[in-house]
Amino acid sequence: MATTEAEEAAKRVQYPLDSSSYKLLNEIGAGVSAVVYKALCIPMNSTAVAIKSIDLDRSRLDLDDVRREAKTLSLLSHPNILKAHCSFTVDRRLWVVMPFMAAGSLQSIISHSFPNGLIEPCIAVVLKDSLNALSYLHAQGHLHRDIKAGNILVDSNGQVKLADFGVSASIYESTCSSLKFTDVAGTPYWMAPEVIHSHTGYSFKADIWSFGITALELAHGRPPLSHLPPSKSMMLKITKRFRFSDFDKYRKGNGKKFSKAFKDMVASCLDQDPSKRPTADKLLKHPFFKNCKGSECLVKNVLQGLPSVEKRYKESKVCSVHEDGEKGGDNDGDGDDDDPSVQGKQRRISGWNFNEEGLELEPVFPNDEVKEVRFGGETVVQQTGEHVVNREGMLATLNVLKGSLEQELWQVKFLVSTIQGEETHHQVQVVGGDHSEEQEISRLRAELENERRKNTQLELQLHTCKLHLSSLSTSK
Ligand SMILES: Nc1ncnc2c1ncn2[C@@H]1O[C@H](COP(=O)(O)OP(=O)(O)OP(=O)(O)O)[C@@H](O)[C@H]1O
Repeated sequence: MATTEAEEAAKRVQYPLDSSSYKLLNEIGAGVSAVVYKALCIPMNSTAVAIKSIDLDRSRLDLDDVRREAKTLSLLSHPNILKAHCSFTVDRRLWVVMPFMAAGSLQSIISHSFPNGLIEPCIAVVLKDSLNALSYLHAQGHLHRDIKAGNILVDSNGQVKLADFGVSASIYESTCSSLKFTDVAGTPYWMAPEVIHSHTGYSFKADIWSFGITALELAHGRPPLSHLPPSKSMMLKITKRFRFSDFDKYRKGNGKKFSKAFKDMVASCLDQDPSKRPTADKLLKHPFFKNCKGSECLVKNVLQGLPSVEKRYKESKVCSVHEDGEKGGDNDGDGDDDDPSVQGKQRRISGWNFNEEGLELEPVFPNDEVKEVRFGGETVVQQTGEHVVNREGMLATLNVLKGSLEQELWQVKFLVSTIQGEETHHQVQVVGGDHSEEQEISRLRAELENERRKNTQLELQLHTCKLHLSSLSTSK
């Protein structure tokens, strides 16, 4: 029987809202702008809790949004949704106090003990529980917007809960019309195409795409393209400059076999067209979830013998320190940006197709011809078809270049006229005849000649630049 809001509130125990009531034990995880601790709540019989401490200066979260979201989420209640006990600020940090989920996130489990992914029956348990949470969330008008294994937590008894509503949003509070969002939220590898190209707007189906990517993550041990850095530059790479060599690295896979039902279920989530992706409710009825086992499957095959979340986190930190030491100073993580041997392999990608056979995403390359143009010392990818790559960006760069060339031209002209003026002045003086002055005059003449040559070159460059601009504007 469903409990009423009042009954729920009465059952809820109020956790203390001051940091001194909590004893921090160990770090158990860290995200982009947060650290997660295992802690004890002293006034509550030292109950174990997890505290996510978010650095508000580094986070994209706005405190008012967090408060509003926390209020809305406090009204949600579902066995597969992890609800925070409370949250409060400590200096410039937001502390979110949550139930401690002893096995940590699926991401921390697979990265430590299942680098090639989980077995299919366990994937089904995790996905079905997460889908139950998602279906409830969507029915309440909420988008999660950050579905991934790192946000699916497991308790010691195999209970699965969807967590981290940091970027979640209520469709009813959206200021956008037609129940669509346009802000880019979430984590790049899991983001739906319509979220990346956010001008088209996105809605519930963006969560379904991320759910499909999470299924691949649980199956392969990592999401597609995770060998690329998760930054904006990665977004550029996957949409415009993804390399064949990188794709080949990813294609190798791990030789695991998956059922037809699983591949079909994932394929339906990863349809390029959001309207063709199933709703969470419909997905729950997919044959893949028909004979799904219970949490005991996770206890037996995943949790048994698994080191504690704090131990796993400690080990992962040691490993990453070693790896960083070995890698050296590579800025974006892929290490070969400046390698001329790979520059020729760059090609733009217009979308992604799910390859059911290989259980992976495959890039879709546009048919039209792509040519590389060298301009201002940079290689610009130019396309002859209808989707010209980042035309606005290129026009902006050319305009800046044109501006700076005009300025330089003006400076050279000024210099030339100044020197010409000095030359006349010197000619007047030379009447008296002085050897050192003659030398000075020929030096100035040489300088003047030099500046004239430069001037001609700049005028030529400016002319080329103008031609480029007008050809781009007319083709637009
Ligand atoms: N309530 C919890 N109980 C137990 N472990 C937790 C809990 N919350 C988080 N963790 C652990 O801390 C790790 C980091 O959590 P966090 O939510 O900061 O990471 P993330 O979701 O991977 O990163 P981000 O949200 O910044 O993208 C998780 O992977 C998980 O192992």
